[in-house]
Amino acid sequence: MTNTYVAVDIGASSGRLMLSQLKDGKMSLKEMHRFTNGFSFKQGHDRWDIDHIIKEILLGLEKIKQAGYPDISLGIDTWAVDYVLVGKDGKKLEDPISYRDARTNTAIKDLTARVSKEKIYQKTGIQFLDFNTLYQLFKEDKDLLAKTDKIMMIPDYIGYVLTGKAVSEVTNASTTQMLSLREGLFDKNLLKEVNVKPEQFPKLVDAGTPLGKLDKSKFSKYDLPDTDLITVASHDTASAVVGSPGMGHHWAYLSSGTWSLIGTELNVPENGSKAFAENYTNEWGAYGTYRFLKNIMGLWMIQCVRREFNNKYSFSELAEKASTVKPFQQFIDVNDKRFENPKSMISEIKNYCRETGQQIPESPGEICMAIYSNLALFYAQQIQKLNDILGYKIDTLNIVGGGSNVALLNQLTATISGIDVYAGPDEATAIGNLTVQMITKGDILNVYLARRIISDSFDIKKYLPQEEKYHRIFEEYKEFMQKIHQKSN
Ligand SMILES: Nc1ncnc2c1ncn2[C@@H]1O[C@H](COP(=O)(O)OP(=O)(O)O)[C@@H](O)[C@H]1O
Ligand SMILES: C[C@H](O)[C@H](O)[C@@H](O)C(=O)COP(=O)(O)O
Ligand SMILES: [Mg+2]
Repeated sequence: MTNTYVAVDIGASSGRLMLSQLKDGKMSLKEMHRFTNGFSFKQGHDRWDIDHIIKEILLGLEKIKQAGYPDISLGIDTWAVDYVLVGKDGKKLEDPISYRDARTNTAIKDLTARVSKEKIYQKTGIQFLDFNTLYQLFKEDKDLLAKTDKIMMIPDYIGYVLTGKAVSEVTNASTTQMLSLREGLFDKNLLKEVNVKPEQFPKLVDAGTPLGKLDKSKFSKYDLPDTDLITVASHDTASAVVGSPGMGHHWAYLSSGTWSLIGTELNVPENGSKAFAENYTNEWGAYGTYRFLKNIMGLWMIQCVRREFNNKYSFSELAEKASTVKPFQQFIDVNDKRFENPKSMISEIKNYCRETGQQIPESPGEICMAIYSNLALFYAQQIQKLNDILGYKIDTLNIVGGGSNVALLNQLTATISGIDVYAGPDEATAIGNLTVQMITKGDILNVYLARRIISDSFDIKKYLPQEEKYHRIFEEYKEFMQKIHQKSN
């Protein structure tokens, strides 16, 4: 009997349940349910509606049962760093706060006044993002923390609600910036800095660990399949990396969704001085690997612009409009903090161009081309930084996630970076989630064979570098950014 696998992949903008079966060396993929995700301002903070997310998952599972799949394997992956505080009665104390909430705006400065950045990076190898769990807990309500029995990362919490079993899966636990590279445990001194006791985190488990059965008696109003949960690479980006086809010799990935995560897969962490200076991270990957990567603002910027046009245009219409505009008309540091959660992304982009004496984009096409152009420039610069830090040349970039659907961005990236770009699968995160389940159940031997199956099973397009003339523009961009950063330091 063919095993049926379901991935629950919840990104910052959307959640989806994807069903797969393995037949004749090919992975099928069927979207069974999709829902929008997002945060809203409640009780003084930007918060996720975790009960809505769980309800949508149950609705999706009911659709799967009614579609004739009575018995499935299930894995859950979501965005990183955020957590749910669970009380002694086993129930959440409040809705989880989003990483884009303002509470951590000064947290790195405040905490690193007590523990140096160098020490934290030497211990953890994790990039400094002000919303890492370490800083969220540092700013957490002390009374709430005192009432907390367990601190569960988002996917672990969802698995706990469905099965009653609580774990801390390591790929997502590493994004807390509290896991020590040496011992592979939550670092006691960093926990102390944020008033957390070691036992407040559930036990650490590797990706691929069976979790338990969905307790259907808790959800009797739903007609659910018999469901065996497996703890997959529960940080969605870790699943995206597993689901990357890995085209090329020294290949890099770009998980392109709400965020763009660019990097490569290492077997040993790289937390030396160059990596520290460039704020690269060593998030843990599946199967003992490390995700040596950097967070880039990503298509969040496009999502904000689309919302500000009252969702009048689809994402593909916005990309279409952008393609009618000349590229590289402005140089914008897409990773400037001002773009992290602005009231108006369009105003912030225009103000940036005004303040730096550049042509101001006006139309939807001009604004989106300014974003796409500068994402491509930022990606290309990061490829060069990866080459410098790692000491070898990245020869291929695998773009996966929703952003791999943007042919314009794929081509701009290939042209500016000067390396081959393979684009797809767009649902690599779900595919990586499914892959870990299939390896755990013995349907696939290992991730290397899985990547061969993935490249055989899904549409992957190739983009070649073109138009040498843009190389001068890339040099001008790097000079421009150097001047801007010198001015701000
Ligand atoms: N057909 C398309 N044309 C243009 N952009 C697209 C298309 N499909 C997806 N995208 C882009 O991909 C993004 C969503 O990527 P996805 O990986 O689903 O995000 P997440 O997992 O963060 O929710 C959208 O915000 C949009 O910018
Ligand atoms: C805050 C984290 O860096 C963020 O969650 C990122 O790692 C991530 O998970 C991106 O996933 P999306 O699918 O939301 O882009
Ligand atoms: Mg995603």
